[in-house]
Amino acid sequence: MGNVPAAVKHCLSYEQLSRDYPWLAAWLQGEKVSEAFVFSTDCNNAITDLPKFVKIVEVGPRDGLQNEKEIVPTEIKIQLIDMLSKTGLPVIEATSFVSSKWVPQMADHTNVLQGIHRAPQVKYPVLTPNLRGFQTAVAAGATEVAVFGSASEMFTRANINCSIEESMQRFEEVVRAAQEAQIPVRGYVSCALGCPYEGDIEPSKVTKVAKRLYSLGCYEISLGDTTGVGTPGSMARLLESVMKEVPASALAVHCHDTYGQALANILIALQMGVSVVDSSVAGLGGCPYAKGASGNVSTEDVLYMLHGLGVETGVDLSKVVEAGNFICKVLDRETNSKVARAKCRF
Ligand SMILES: CC(C)(COP(=O)([O-])OP(=O)([O-])OC[C@H]1O[C@@H](n2cnc3c(N)ncnc32)[C@H](O)[C@@H]1OP(=O)([O-])[O-])[C@@H](O)C(=O)NCCC(=O)NCCSC(=O)C[C@@](C)(O)CC(=O)[O-]
Repeated sequence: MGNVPAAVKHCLSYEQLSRDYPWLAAWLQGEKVSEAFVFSTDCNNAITDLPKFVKIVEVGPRDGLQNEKEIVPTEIKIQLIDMLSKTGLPVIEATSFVSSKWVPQMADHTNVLQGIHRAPQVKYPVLTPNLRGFQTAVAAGATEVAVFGSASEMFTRANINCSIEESMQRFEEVVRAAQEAQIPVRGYVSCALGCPYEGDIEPSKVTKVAKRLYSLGCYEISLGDTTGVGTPGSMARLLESVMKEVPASALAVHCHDTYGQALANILIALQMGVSVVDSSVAGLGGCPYAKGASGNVSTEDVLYMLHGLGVETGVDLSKVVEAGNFICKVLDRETNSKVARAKCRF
């Protein structure tokens, strides 16, 4: 990085850069930079301030497939999860116990959960929007569940047919029942960086919902950029706000890649102390109640970036590429993962 200042000054107005990026100005002048936005280097020119290990939560079999118009056969879903179970992934979100009238693709939840070969080191959470979903999930053998709220009133109505307040009452029932059964509950906050109905969402609204879910007893709060509109700037502002109420160690980021910002958003989140990342094999996905939203960031691309940064995940990238190739072949489509595409060519 030694010759960067000269190159930077040569290419762009130094004054402009200093205005836009105060941390860069401070760094160029050798000052101590605010910890939240440090872009520091070690002697190998590697980016530091990153977690040593990142837990990847694979959401492809649920978030990835839920939006597919053609029903994917149950045995294909099972085969996909079984392939993913052999990659080293620690968490695979398997299905959701929602109304089959609302999301027909997930109607086979019980058969999927009972058909997979569970690897002992892998967790298989499922979505449960209410007590009924929770009870059916437990009867089907679920050992971890997730409730999914949103920071947007309109999205909550469109997605789970109730207000934010009503959703919290439902989640409270789920968490209470889960605690009695010693089942861990994860919490999602959708529309954390924007809503398809309400547009921009204030970080304070997201913080309020995240705090509520955390106080209810959710062990981890996943902040969902449902429509993929976020940028590293809005992600940093969001995390700065949420981290005042929920510790970084209990946060995850769940980025859709609609605007191609997902990896950049993840990187800034990692630099701010987040060490759990949701992603979807082959970049499958989209939410049925967020029109235009593209798939999640692909697991392959996240792994490639993390491993390139020297961050451990315990996941075998080539095996995830294989699983992605398998499901893309079944769906008769090209992968959304740039890394998987590159591997095909070279
Ligand atoms: C939440 C409900 C169930 C409320 O649905 P509702 O219609 O408001 O509920 P209801 O209590 O009035 O019940 C209506 C019918 O659903 C049944 N029902 C009631 N509960 C259940 C259940 N658990 N499982 C199965 N059936 C259920 C209930 O028995 C009844 O059946 P009917 O009498 O009409 O035959 C509904 O709105 C629903 O299923 N919504 C689907 C939401 C969904 O799956 N969205 C996609 C996932 S969220 C997401 O993708 C975002 C995320 C997490 O990925 C993060 C991100 O990307 O940002």
